[in-house]
Amino acid sequence: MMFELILLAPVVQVETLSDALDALDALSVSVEDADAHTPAEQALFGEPGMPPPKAGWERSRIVALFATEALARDAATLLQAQDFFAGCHVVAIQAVPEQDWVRLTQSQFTPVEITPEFWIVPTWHEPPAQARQVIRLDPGLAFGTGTHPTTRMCLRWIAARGTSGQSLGRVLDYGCGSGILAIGAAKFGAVAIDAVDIDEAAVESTRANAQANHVQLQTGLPDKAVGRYQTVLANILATPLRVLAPLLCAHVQPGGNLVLAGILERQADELKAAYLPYCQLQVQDEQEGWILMTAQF
Ligand SMILES: C[S@@+](CC[C@H](N)C(=O)[O-])C[C@H]1O[C@@H](n2cnc3c(N)ncnc32)[C@H](O)[C@@H]1O
Repeated sequence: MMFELILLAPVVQVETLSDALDALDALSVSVEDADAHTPAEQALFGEPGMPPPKAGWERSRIVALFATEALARDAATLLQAQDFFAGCHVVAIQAVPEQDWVRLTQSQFTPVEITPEFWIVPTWHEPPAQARQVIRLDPGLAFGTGTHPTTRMCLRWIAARGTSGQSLGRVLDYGCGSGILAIGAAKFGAVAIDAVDIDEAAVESTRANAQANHVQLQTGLPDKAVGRYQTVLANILATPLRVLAPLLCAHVQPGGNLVLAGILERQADELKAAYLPYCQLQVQDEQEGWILMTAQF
């Protein structure tokens, strides 16, 4: 049985308290917004390229995990005697029931249905009986486990194209993350696939996932994208997609398709306008407030 010490602290004290808890043998320290799920909740992240709305929460809840109750109590007593603890409070010291953490984490990632025949399946699960196409993928550092609606819509587009007898041809996956779209394209008959990302970790992850799925991809940084492609897929976000408009459109061959995701419903018009010099984007799909936009060249 482990014990957690729960503290409330103003944002200016969080770093000092976290360092002190580390020094007092806390096994882990996590910090969350004490006002989460209330009207006072604050977002900490902005869109990429935009500054975050705030550097920290007004009131933070700090949870430190200790191996024994005595260690948790000693840490609380020591902290309460420090000057920097002014304005902070000990909320509770409580037992944490034993968990099988690996099993708990794994149970949160179950197979994801893209279509009744096409599934994303973690390696610790058997594929569902009706699955005809399967991507094996475990959660990792790079974005793209199939659980996000933007990824699912792109995969659904790929599957629809692949099963309708229309060739995906040469494919570019721009902003490949885990490589899930590129791997999906390979499963649905794409002939030559380039998967690129500005993040080296994503490139590495794509390489490993392609190997695990026995598919051939060329992967690398964005300068690996060369020439024109029948299919260009980019699931990024509206702001970078606007900036990338000329570059992405220059990679689509005549008669080819551009498929964009990472766009919110209310951003449809600004994306249409940004791409108008090159093509006519249409809303092709919608899931949970996100849209998929496509254009034929
Ligand atoms: C939302 S993830 C999508 C991952 C995957 N393609 C999917 O559909 O799940 C966006 C990826 O785009 C990459 N990215 C962001 N800006 C980029 C840019 N300007 N050029 C290339 N890649 C970019 C990020 O590093 C990230 O891996």
